[in-house]
Amino acid sequence: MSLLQPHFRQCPTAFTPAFSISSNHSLYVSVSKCSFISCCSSQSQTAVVDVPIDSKIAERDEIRFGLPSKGRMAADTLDLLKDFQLSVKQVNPRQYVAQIPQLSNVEVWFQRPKDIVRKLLSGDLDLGIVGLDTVTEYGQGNEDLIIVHDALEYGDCRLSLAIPKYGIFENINSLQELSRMPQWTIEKPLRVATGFTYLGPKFMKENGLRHVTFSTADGTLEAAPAMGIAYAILDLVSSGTTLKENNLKEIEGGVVLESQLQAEKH
Ligand SMILES: Nc1ncnc2c1ncn2[C@@H]1O[C@H](COP(=O)(O)OP(=O)(O)OP(=O)(O)O)[C@@H](O)[C@H]1O
Ligand SMILES: O=P(O)(O)OC[C@H]1O[C@H](OP(=O)(O)OP(=O)(O)O)[C@H](O)[C@@H]1O
Repeated sequence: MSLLQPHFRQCPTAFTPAFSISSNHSLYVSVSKCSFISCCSSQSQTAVVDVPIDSKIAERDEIRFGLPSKGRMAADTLDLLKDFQLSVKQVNPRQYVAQIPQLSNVEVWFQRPKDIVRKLLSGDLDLGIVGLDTVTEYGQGNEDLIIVHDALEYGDCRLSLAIPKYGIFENINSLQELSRMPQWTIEKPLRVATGFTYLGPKFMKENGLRHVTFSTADGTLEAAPAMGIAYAILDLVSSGTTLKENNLKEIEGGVVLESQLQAEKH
């Protein structure tokens, strides 16, 4: 069985790239109307520019594929593509454009994960690989973003609500128990620190938590409860070590999204 079956076809209105990879991993990429993201796993208000993009795509012959330029996923993403005989040829690490010799009409652009999503939305990229957390936060439910498949088997993590193990939270172990605490009122809401300023409020609303406010930071969110900035945090958890070291715990019903979650839309 061939590991890789690249095929790119042109439709009258726009490029419709598709390729599929099969083996133990499976990555299937297809782009119809607009943009595609593939997720490995699972941040901040963002002005996502959502403009009609079919015309922009039609102006280009090449297919632009966005890959993480740095961070946790960067090296693993290149390794994954290598496993499928797709070697990404980058002249030097400070040049953000690269080629995949096996796919002559694909142009690779290295970008920060959140910028990959923004550029898919604006039509400046056609395909991308980012974490599900990033596409869900920055995609904000935009229907033109097509999420195709999990099974990339790396970047495992979950977006999860966590509270202190101590004090008023000592006996609180579920979202339901948290929501029923009499402490949360309009005057004194549950304060949550998160980088996920789209998903955070959405999740709380969907789960009936009414008196909640959010504060945001770029990192080290686990420090917020001990610093008195927030009661709870909503952040990515992988091994759980950072929560543990900061005396925090996850609670039942507090997972917003998980690695390997499948989302597909045609
Ligand atoms: N322990 C973890 N913490 C954060 N992200 C993780 C973790 N494990 C896996 N991931 C995945 O790796 C992706 C990239 O993480 P990384 O911190 O490199 O992202 P980033 O988008 O460059 O973040 P930032 O721009 O805030 O530095 C995340 O979006 C997530 O899907
Ligand atoms: O469950 P763990 O394996 O401990 O991983 C989770 C931690 O890793 C990430 O932080 P990162 O290392 O990116 O640092 P930051 O907090 O400064 O963003 C994430 O925001 C958590 O804090």
